[in-house]
Amino acid sequence: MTEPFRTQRLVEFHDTDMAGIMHFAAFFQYMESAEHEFVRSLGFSVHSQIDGETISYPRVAASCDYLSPVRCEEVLDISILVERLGKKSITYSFEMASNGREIAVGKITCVCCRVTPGKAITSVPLPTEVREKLLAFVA
Ligand SMILES: CC(C)(COP(=O)(O)OP(=O)(O)OC[C@H]1O[C@@H](n2cnc3c(N)ncnc32)[C@H](O)[C@@H]1OP(=O)(O)O)[C@@H](O)C(=O)NCCC(=O)NCCSC(=O)c1cc(O)c2ccccc2c1O
Repeated sequence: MTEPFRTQRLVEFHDTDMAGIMHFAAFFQYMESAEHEFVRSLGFSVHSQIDGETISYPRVAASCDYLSPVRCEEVLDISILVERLGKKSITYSFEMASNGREIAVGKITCVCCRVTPGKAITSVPLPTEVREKLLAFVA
């Protein structure tokens, strides 16, 4: 079984709603920040220069299912796997838990793109070095 990348986030007060539970939209920011941390842990960045080109990873799809509420100052354990490693896209899956309780599951798909000032962003194949590092995390 593939071992996921694991990290944690403290649920911040400003991410909770009047019911005292984490707001649904905040989950997307926690997933995004955890994904960026994951990518940094592999030695690359979601926005980098490769062979003289600026390579970035805009998102084309994002979803989250909410299974149990989580409250301010609880610790969220976040596990990330690569659900699909395509030619140009990466679909990450996220499992979020707190004290062993399942909180939410999410998915984000991003596409490898060349960003050139003044031009439309263009999808390009994932760089080989990025693909090779992500292979170890394919579910
Ligand atoms: C991104 C696009 C330019 C891609 O358009 P294109 O026509 O080239 O795409 P294709 O149809 O050829 O597909 C390429 C590739 O993507 C897969 N795919 C496309 N759509 C989906 C989908 N809805 N769900 C799943 N997968 C999809 C498709 O299967 C192909 O995969 P392969 O692996 O098989 O090759 C164009 O779509 C575009 O411009 N979209 C708008 C992007 C956008 O504005 N997104 C919202 C904001 S982005 C954002 O918030 C953001 C967050 C971050 O954390 C970032 C971090 C770092 C850098 C940037 C970030 C960022 O922008």
